[in-house]
Order: sequence, then structure tokens, then C-alpha cells
Amino acid sequence: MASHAASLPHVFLQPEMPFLPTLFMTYIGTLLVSVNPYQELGIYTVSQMELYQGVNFFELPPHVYAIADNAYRMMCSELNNHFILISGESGAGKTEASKKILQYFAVTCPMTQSLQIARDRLLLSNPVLEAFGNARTLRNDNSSRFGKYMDIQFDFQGIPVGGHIISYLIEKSRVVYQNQGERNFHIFYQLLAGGEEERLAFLGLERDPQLYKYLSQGHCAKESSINDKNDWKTVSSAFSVIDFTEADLENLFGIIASVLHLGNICFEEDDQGCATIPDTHEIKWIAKLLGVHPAVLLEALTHRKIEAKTEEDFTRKTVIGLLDIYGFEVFDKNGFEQFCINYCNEKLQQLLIERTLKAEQAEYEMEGIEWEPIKYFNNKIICDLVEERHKGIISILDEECIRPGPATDLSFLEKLEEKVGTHAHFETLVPVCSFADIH
Ligand SMILES: Nc1ncnc2c1ncn2[C@@H]1O[C@H](COP(=O)(O)OP(=O)(O)OP(=O)(O)O)[C@@H](O)[C@H]1O
Repeated sequence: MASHAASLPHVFLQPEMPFLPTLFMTYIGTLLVSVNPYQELGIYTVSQMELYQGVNFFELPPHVYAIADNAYRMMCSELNNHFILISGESGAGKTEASKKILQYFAVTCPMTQSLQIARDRLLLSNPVLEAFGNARTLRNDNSSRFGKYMDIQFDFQGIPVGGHIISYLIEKSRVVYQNQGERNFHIFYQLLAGGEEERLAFLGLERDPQLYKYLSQGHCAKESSINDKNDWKTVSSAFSVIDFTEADLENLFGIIASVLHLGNICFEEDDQGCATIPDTHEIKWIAKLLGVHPAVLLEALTHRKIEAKTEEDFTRKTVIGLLDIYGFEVFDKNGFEQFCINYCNEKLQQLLIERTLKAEQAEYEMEGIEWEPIKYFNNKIICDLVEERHKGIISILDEECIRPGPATDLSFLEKLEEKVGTHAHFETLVPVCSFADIH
């Protein structure tokens, strides 16, 4: 109903906190707009869940539970798939909201004894995913550095029978580089802070994160707001619920430890300008943990393989060539990842415009309700710039990748300037030099 969309933000009064109005949630149509309150407000309790269960969407003040309940009931009555899309800038509260929704289903859906295992797995996969995919950033101490797609499957009676969690676009570059004030993924610090003595000894690791280059670049390895030791306990017990065996864990932490050892390798330049690794201490650990021969590993790190049609040629890596692996390539990829993330957000904005602004305004017109048109920027022009067939940035990139001859950042940039340079929303910073020029 259109009238609901025009309603003012609801003042959500808690009986036990009479003067604490939570003006942080409101609706636009059936879309919930939520501002991060950054404080525990006691509104995520079992009694609140019961309150929202089976109640008409607009009868109670806006809540993430109303969204969850509405989706569930619509699914049961229409017998089709429903999705809840959570979007917002970093630190907006998306992860917390998704956890609240999962908890809501876990508590309110009909459950059989045997299905409790599936439920626990779904809930406990979160701490593990967060350990490997979340990190402290300047905006959020527990920032998800990956996209998450979760689905819960229900049977015809509305009983949850299973689910999937798919993660995508993880920010890999964070493993080797962190900005000032930021950390690597939590798991590295958790392992050092909480890992058992024998495990650390087996992995060749020390407790102090400052000893590892990949953990200390941001100068905030130890952060008072994060309790790595406690979090390790949660993650460890979650591992057993989601069926990780001791052998799985050995392999997993072997890889984690190898990354830390890899970061501490010191490359030097010999007389011919080639890279060498004089101190092979770390090499020995990595070789042991990954199950490879140290000499093979050493060669892989100091030589590069060029495949020229049928011939394979091994040349010594120059120090600048190594930068390619540990620095430049990473920045380069990071730029593309960011481009994909930005494009995804532009598409979500389109969805929002279609589902809320346009749909609501069309409904007002249909019902003859007087209203003042709200001006908004329609970002379709930006989506077109990226995705238009034969003309958009993705098509140009595609063309640049398959055409004969060397394709570099600079040649791609020139193509962009030529094809979309005059577009009102296209802007570039001309690089001082291209990465390709460095090689
Ligand atoms: N509903 C809430 N009530 C109280 N505190 C909250 C709520 N939502 C979020 N917070 C606080 O804000 C922090 C950041 O929220 P969250 O991690 O959910 O953001 P996000 O949108 O997932 O960020 P990112 O995109 O960086 O992963 C949380 O760690 C928590 O301290």
C-alpha cells in the first residue's frame, strides 16, 4: 500500500528503555532502511522474534525480523523462491543483519531433531568464514572482505532442510599488503594468539605477530577491540561442528603458516641482477608444510617459466620481476576487483530504483494519491557505460584482451579514451607509467 511508503520513521520504544527511541529503522515500501546504531539495544531477543512471527508486515515497527518473517511466509504460501538482499557501505551493518536473519530462522522455523545439525552447521560456518574472510579496516574492525551468498532450503512444510554458503570476490591482495591501521585476515592473528603450543611448533611459528611482515605492515597487529585468543576458541569449536578432521586442519594451517613464512623471505640481487634467497630458513619450513622439495621451491621462487609455443625456457627472475608477484600484479588485480565490486553496486542501485522509487511512484499515480515527485539520480547511464554491448568498458576490455599484439594498461586506457572518453561520467587519471612499462 502506498500510504505505508509515505510513513515517517517509526519510533521504536522499548518497554525496558522508555526514552531510547530507535530511529534507526524505517521502511520504503517493503524495503527496510537501517542505520547502524553502534550499540546493543536489546531488540534481538527471542521474545522480539516471537512478537514478529506471523504478524502482518506493517503492523509492527520496522525490524529485520519483519523482513525475515515476511519472506518466509510468502515462500510458504506462494511456494516459490524468495531472496533477501542486504546492501550498504562498509560498516553499515550488513553482516550483523544477515546473522540476525539466520538466527530468526533458526529459532522460529519448525525443526526436527535431525535437522538441528544442519542448522548448527549453517550458524557455525559464520565464525569460520569471518576468520578467513574478515579483517580490521579503518571503517570496521570486522569488515567482510568478500561477498557472501547464502541460501536456506525448506521442504514443503516450511522446515529448513539444508543450505549453501557461497563466497566470492575475496580481497586476496590483503594477504600480502595492508594499509596503515588495517590488519590481515583475522585467522592469522587468531592462530598465533590461541593456537596450541604443539601446533605452532609444528608450523614453525612464533606467537608474536610483529615477527611477520604480512601481519605488521598496518602497525596494528594487536588491537584492543579484538580478542584473537577468544575468537580462536570459537573458530576451533566451529571447525569440529562443520566436520573438519585433524588432517584437514593440519593441511589448512600448513597453508596459513606457509603464507607467513613466504612473507618473511628476503630476496637479494646477485652480481647479474638476478634474484637470490641467501637465507633458506623460511624455504625449509614452507617446503615441509606444503610437501615439496626445498630445491624445487627455491627454483620456483627465483626463476620464471616462459612458455613460447613448444619451447619452455627457464630464465632467472630479476628482482623487479619478483615485484610483479608481490606487489604490482596484486595492485593491478585489486583495481579490477574494485571495478567489479563497483559495477555490482551500480546494478544493485538500479534494482533499488526499479523496486522502490519507480514502483512506489507508479502506485501513487495509479491510486490517484497526491505526491511531490522526488528527484533522484538514475544511474542507468553508468551501468550502460560499463556494460553496453560493443560500446561499454567491459566490451572494450574484452576486445583488448583478444586482439593480436601486446595489450597493456596503457593501450587499454588509450582505447577507453578513444571510445568513451567524452562520456559525461568517464574520468581517468593518466598513469605516470604503466606496470607493463616496468618489466
Ligand atoms: N544492528 C546492530 N546493532 C548494534 N551494533 C551493530 C548493528 N549492526 C552493526 N553493528 C556494529 O557495527 C559493526 C559493523 O557492522 P557489520 O560488520 O555488520 O558491517 P558491514 O556492513 O557488514 O561491513 P563490511 O561491508 O565492512 O563487512 C559491528 O561489528 C557491530 O559492532
